[in-house]
Amino acid sequence: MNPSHLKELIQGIPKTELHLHIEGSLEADLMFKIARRNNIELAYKSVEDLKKAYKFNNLQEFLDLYYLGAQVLLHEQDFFELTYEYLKKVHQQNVVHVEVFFDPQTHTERGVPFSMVINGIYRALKKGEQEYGITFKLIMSYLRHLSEEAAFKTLEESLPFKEWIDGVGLDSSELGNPPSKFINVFKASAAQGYKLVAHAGEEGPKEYIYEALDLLEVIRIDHGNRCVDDEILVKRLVKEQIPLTLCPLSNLELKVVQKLEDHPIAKMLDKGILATIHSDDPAYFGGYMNENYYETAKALNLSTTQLKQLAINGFKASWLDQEAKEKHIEQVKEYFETYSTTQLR
Ligand code: HPA
Ligand SMILES: [Zn+2]
Repeated sequence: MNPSHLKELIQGIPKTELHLHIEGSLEADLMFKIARRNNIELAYKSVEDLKKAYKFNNLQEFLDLYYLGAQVLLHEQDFFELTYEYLKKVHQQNVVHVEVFFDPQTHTERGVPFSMVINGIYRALKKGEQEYGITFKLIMSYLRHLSEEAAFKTLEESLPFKEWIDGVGLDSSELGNPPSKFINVFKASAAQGYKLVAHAGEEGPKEYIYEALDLLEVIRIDHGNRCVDDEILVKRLVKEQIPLTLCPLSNLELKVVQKLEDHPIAKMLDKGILATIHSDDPAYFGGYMNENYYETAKALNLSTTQLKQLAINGFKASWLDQEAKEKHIEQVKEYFETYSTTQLR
């Protein structure tokens, strides 16, 4: 398929984003705008200067810049704008449902109250739902480079906002911070009714995926690339239909894969894994949902059947209720049917 046809096809697919760190959607120009408003001096002179630093050899190099960027966020309005700008963008890409991560500790550690962070994010999500019809879930992520005790404190702080939070996740520096470090706080989070997910097998080994499943009892794995090292694990993921939320451009930028042609997602689909495509930190990795679909489709020469499967998997893997899932999946199928008949004309 030629590039403009492929782009048009991808644009029209109703999509869901399940792996998105809201702090990672902070575009450089918005970072500068908020920094100016908050009288914060950035270490970079201009947007261009900052963007030149967006070259990473690994996860940690990215995280250092990501945490630095997040320091401009001080007020409810900042979190509102960050989230609303993201929704505006993905609405243009025909994303109809989002499940958004936020990292409370990135802000509470700097003295920004939990309430301020979540009020801004939630208000924007509600506005996006009203204006664009984008439905949403909110996932609070614990920072794994910090202690389990610190995660417990965050869990406590979240409780007044329990109604707004659908799940908890685990992100930040993976190597040396295995899921086993957070067994107790994940148990306590589940007891509060939160759904559980964790980043595992991005840079860390396949053993971290086992730990996330067996010790934390997560229902979805974020990334999970390393499962391909273990046939038994692959079989289990297929049998239990545990979703993997993959982020190809993130993997490329953080050198999890050396080139997109090496990305395992096509093989995962072949094996029957419930693999999905997302953007992770789009402001830093050079692409939102459409760009992730497009670059992956191009590099791996994905068929329309595979693209359809990826879009369906996104809704299957989501936390929408059964009726909403079925409605969206039906729309994906109809879209591809219409597309193939127009192609035949
Ligand atoms: O890709 C990621 N991996 C781990 N932690 C993160 N926090 C934001 N993005 C990421
Ligand atoms: Zn992530």
